[in-house]
Amino acid sequence: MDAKAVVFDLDGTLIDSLPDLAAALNRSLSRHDYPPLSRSDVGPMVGDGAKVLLQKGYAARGSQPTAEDELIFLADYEAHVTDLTEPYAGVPEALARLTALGYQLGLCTNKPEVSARKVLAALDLDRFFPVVIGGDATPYRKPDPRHLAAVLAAMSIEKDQAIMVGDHANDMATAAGLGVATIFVSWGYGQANGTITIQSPAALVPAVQSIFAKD
Ligand SMILES: O=C(O)COP(=O)(O)O
Ligand SMILES: [Mg+2]
Repeated sequence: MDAKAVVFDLDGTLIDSLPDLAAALNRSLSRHDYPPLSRSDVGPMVGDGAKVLLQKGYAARGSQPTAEDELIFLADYEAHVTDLTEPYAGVPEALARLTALGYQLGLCTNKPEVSARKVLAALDLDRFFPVVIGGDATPYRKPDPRHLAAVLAAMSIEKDQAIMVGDHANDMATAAGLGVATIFVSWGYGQANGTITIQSPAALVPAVQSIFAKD
């Protein structure tokens, strides 16, 4: 068979990183004596990368971060990226199954790439992903289709042989811009519709197989 690829989003799709993102954001806000935000406040702010998260968090407190806040936040989050973060139950098994079936896996995340690689390694997920492109690694990030195009180019995969899996409208938009099929996962932080929507990681492998069966 032609090489086929499944490209994943990270935050809210493979890993539940919201506890560490919210904790780092609250540590930053506390430097200015702003009250903390709850995880349910922070969830909808995740999806456009760490800098936008910081801006949205400060905006919720009627403020905006300085350049120094940004530097401290990025370094602090990177240092604590796996304190509370875990893969969603069933995700490692689904990735192992997709790999065993011969699919190539890639990662297209708006998370800063150093933090993304660090969390993947700490959670033993890096073995599945030879290609990882973070939101600060190219001039483009999701929803710009060129972010996903860069991942597919690095994998030598044609766009009609790929599926994008994500939890956010940005993931669906980056794929739609290239005409790539999508799987929307409902357990993350965003709301959108994909070619297929799934409710649990156990549904991932059958969803991938059903999309590729239509070729
Ligand atoms: O960190 C973010 O804001 C989003 O990261 P994601 O693209 O992996 O969901
Ligand atoms: Mg996400």
